[in-house]
Amino acid sequence: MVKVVKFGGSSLASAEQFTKVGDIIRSDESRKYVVPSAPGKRNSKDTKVTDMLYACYDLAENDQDFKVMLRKIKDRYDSIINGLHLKLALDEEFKIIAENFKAKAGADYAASRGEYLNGIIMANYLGYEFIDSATVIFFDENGNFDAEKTDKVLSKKLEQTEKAVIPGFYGAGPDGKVVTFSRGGSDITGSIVSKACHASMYENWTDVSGCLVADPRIIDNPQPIKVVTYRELRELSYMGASVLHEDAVFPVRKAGIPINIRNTNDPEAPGTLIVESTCQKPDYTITGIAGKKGFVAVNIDKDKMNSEVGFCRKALQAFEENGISIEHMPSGIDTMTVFVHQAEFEGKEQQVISSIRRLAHPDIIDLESDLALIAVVGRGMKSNRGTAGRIFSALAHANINVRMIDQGSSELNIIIGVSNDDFDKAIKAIYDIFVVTQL
Ligand SMILES: Nc1ncnc2c1ncn2[C@@H]1O[C@H](COP(=O)(O)OP(=O)(O)O)[C@@H](O)[C@H]1O
Ligand SMILES: N[C@@H](CC(=O)OP(=O)(O)O)C(=O)O
Repeated sequence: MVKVVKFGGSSLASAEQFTKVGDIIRSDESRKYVVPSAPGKRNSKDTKVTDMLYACYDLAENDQDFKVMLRKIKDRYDSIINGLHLKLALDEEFKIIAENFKAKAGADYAASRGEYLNGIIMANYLGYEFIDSATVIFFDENGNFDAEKTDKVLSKKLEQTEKAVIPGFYGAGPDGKVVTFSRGGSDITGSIVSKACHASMYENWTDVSGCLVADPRIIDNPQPIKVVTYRELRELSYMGASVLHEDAVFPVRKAGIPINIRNTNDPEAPGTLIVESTCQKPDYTITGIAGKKGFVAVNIDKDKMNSEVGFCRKALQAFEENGISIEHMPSGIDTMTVFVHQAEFEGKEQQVISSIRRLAHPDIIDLESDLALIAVVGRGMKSNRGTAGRIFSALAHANINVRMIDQGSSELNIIIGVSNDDFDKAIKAIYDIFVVTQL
């Protein structure tokens, strides 16, 4: 049996945290492949090493002195090495990094050094082999992850390596240059490694006891979700439950490998198990709540819209032509609404409106900004009558004006639009009714 264990930045922020991680790995022989992130925050005011590296490289790129900043980064690693009493020096590595910064090796290269160096420390601490991810994880010429090539090379390498540390977050392009995933991407590396070695489990260790019913920054001490399906989690992580990168599900899902989210600071807690399907009923009618702020609703009205063949296509073409991605699209009889990201839309709103007018000839176009979308997700919702009713009465009691409702045809989720200002209050009201009072 082989388990892949990924540890997030908060689990590796200091020597003390490394010690907890070492204990976890050594307590189970099957934890053979370890994917570390870069050191994260030691406290709420601290800075992640990845952010320090981006800032440091920014100085280098603008021909400013970056040595002081790089020294600070080295200090963070040295304090881990010294705290663990390792016989390891990173002076040579930092010399190479400084030279590459001077040669403007790129922001991806710079950011990747966070996990690269942490991987070297971790391998030394555990006595595992170190595998540089640039030699086993590949991106194509467009910067997209190359699953086929990676799986071939990585599987072969892991077959020959009994125990290894493979740093998260990066790989290499066809020219050998380092490429990173998007932020939080070490979760993806863990998933890729799990697939390549046919792991029996992908353990993702973080600083919370699993995927929680709601964001702990909004709800005090939310309940952990015991079992969640890949589909439910995909909805939750897409809508902002940031415990797992939204792209981390695909590689393991294809291979049928379950994910277990665990807490490094509470290793006995079972955490959350993420599976393809389960007959286990969720503890509550809903599995989870997640949401994001910053949307604009573009309301498009036209009399007899429904009988005009091709109207929606023409209206949507206006967004496509302007490179705007669409988030949701609830519709009525003579009206359709398109939800888009405010930050993406703001600079282009007048172009989009004139494109809609030119292509679809609507009667009225009207914009509503500063909206938030909240997803209430749960496989148990379709077998429970009155779920939507309970959500809306909870929101009405909390004096929240619901601006949009969109229930997916799978009945796996209900999306609700509220104003940005009501976002936290709405999540609290929904959490209360389903989890706290269970009315
Ligand atoms: N529904 C949720 N369940 C658990 N954590 C969540 C949820 N929504 C947001 N989070 C946040 O995700 C954080 C864990 O993700 P992340 O910071 O990427 O961890 P790591 O550094 O371990 O990869 C938690 O500390 C928590 O603040
Ligand atoms: N260190 C990278 C990648 C990552 O996955 O980190 P974490 O596991 O701490 O979210 C980042 O900060 O984006």
